[in-house]
Amino acid sequence: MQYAAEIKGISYCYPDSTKALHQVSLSIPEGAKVAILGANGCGKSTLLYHLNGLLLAQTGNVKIFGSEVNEENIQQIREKVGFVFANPDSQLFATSVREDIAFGPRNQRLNEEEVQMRANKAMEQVGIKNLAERPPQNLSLGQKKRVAIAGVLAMHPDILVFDEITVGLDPASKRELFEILANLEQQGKTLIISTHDVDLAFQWASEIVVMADGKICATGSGDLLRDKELVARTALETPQVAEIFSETSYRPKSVTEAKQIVNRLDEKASIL
Ligand SMILES: Nc1ncnc2c1ncn2[C@@H]1O[C@H](COP(=O)(O)OP(=O)(O)OP(=O)(O)O)[C@@H](O)[C@H]1O
Repeated sequence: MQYAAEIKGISYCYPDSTKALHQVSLSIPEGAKVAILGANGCGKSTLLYHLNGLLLAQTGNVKIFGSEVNEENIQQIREKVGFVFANPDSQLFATSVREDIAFGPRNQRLNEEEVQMRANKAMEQVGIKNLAERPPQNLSLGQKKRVAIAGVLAMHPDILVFDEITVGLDPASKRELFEILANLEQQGKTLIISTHDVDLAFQWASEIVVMADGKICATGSGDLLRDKELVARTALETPQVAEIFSETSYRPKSVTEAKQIVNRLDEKASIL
């Protein structure tokens, strides 16, 4: 089986000798929705940076659709793997929002008509057409984040990585972002996020990856987060939907499923 991303035995030590990753291996199937969870400093960003060559493996290797990431193919890898930084200031530099979003497709040497078409479509997707001529540096954090996401969407990557996906977004912007993700999912894209929001990860992800101290402690479905020992050991918390039903035999995956269970119980109680 060819994976969208295959990480084998990578370790990473920063120049100041901080050991951030120890022998990490992870295989991500095409079309998966992966959420990486773990305490501050456990290595989530460092791991994600390896997916598009922002960091190169010091030991082990990273393959994207079967191609090993190295200095020679970084450009091709970055066309396949779009990366949205936790802090959008890290990726916004042009004089206008439109120019910022156009930068990626222009770099792919697409003709100007296609570049503008992609920039317009991406701005429309994230609802920032009204900001097209503004300098990105002057925007609010949430607006900047949308510009950064539009810049990645305009490149048409197969894999999208969102580091600390919801940081700085208000509830409505979060919902809109996850609508965009649902649309990308339907297009068969592989989506990888890091987050501290266990509720979001529980409800959204097809695969959860739990990290601690530069290592992967567990991978699996959202049910992993019902494991109280794992949750306590990795400084996470049980998702609220799981916690509320933890003493029962019900296993709702989402608030919607939980509501359906409560409604059914309510109906039963009113009959009795
Ligand atoms: N540029 C750097 N130089 C030295 N050490 C670094 C650097 N960047 C990160 N680290 C260290 O590497 C380890 C992993 O950091 P990383 O940012 O990957 O964690 P994280 O899980 O993404 O954290 P958070 O949830 O706080 O964003 C930490 O100990 C951190 O201090």
